[in-house]
Amino acid sequence: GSVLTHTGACARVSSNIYTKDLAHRQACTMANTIKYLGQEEAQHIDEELFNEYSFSVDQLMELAGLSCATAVSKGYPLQSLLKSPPRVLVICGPGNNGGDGLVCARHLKLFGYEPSVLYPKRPSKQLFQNLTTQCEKMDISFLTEMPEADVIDEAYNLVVDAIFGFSFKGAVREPFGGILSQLKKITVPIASVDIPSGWDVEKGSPDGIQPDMLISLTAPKKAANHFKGRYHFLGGRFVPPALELKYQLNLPKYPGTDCVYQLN
Ligand SMILES: NC(=O)C1=CN([C@@H]2O[C@H](COP(=O)(O)OP(=O)(O)OC[C@H]3O[C@@H](n4cnc5c(N)ncnc54)[C@H](OP(=O)(O)O)[C@@H]3O)[C@@H](O)[C@H]2O)[C@@H](O)CC1
Ligand SMILES: [K+]
Repeated sequence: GSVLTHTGACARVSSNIYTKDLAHRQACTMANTIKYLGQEEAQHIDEELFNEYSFSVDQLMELAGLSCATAVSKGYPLQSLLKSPPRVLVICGPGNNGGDGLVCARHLKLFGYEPSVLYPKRPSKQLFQNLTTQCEKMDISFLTEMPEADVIDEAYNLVVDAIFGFSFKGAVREPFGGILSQLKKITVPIASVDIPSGWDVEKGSPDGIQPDMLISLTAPKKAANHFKGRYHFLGGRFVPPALELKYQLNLPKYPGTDCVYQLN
């Protein structure tokens, strides 16, 4: 699929099993274009969800991580994987994007995948300790170091990139520089949570990793305009209508009870 640009950014709401051309044309009228968020706007919405709408981080992270695991299972169904056992490498960063990754790993395990987690920089907050314990108690293994690219290609079916989200800024600091350079060399697909890690949140990064799947949470960030992979999903079906209206997010209607929406 592709991303069309009208006066503003517009995700092509088509090539989805639920929509046809007519729906696409309707969705691409200005009234229905999904907003692509700048970095500050994404952070404002995040703060508002917690401070004004009284959600806890745990709640939204659970729904975000579940969305990611669901999108992975739609793009890379168990029966389609070339390597058995169905191993998936989940790489988690030091912020909430990494927390989404831990939740995603737990749900992937429940869905029948065999996730392993690399979590090199662990914050001391109770939330992240709890998410780590939950994974350990579900027999999800934690790697002690980043495997080389050829080892990843040999052992894993795909990599979930939960390293950095919308708060990423500046030059990448270690150990993540080394991790991202291995990810640039792998041939198995990368599924990026919210933003392809290392990309400028608004401008993207032509020399960065090139994920095959992007799961945009709440609403896509401007960097998603530069996404060239096969699958773009929207997840995080937790936005109250009043908040959606205030920020004019123009989110598509999620099908039925699904927690993800395929944008292209
Ligand atoms: N409301 C929502 O939409 C929801 C959002 N959610 C999720 O939260 C994500 C945003 O999380 P976030 O704000 O915690 O920050 P995130 O992007 O994970 O990374 C920050 C960390 O990275 C680090 N770091 C930064 N720059 C760096 C660099 N150059 N090089 C190296 N390190 C660098 C920085 O570390 P430090 O500055 O401490 O060294 C900090 O610890 C969002 O994308 C979505 O996935 C959901 O969970 C729930 C609902
Ligand atoms: K990411």
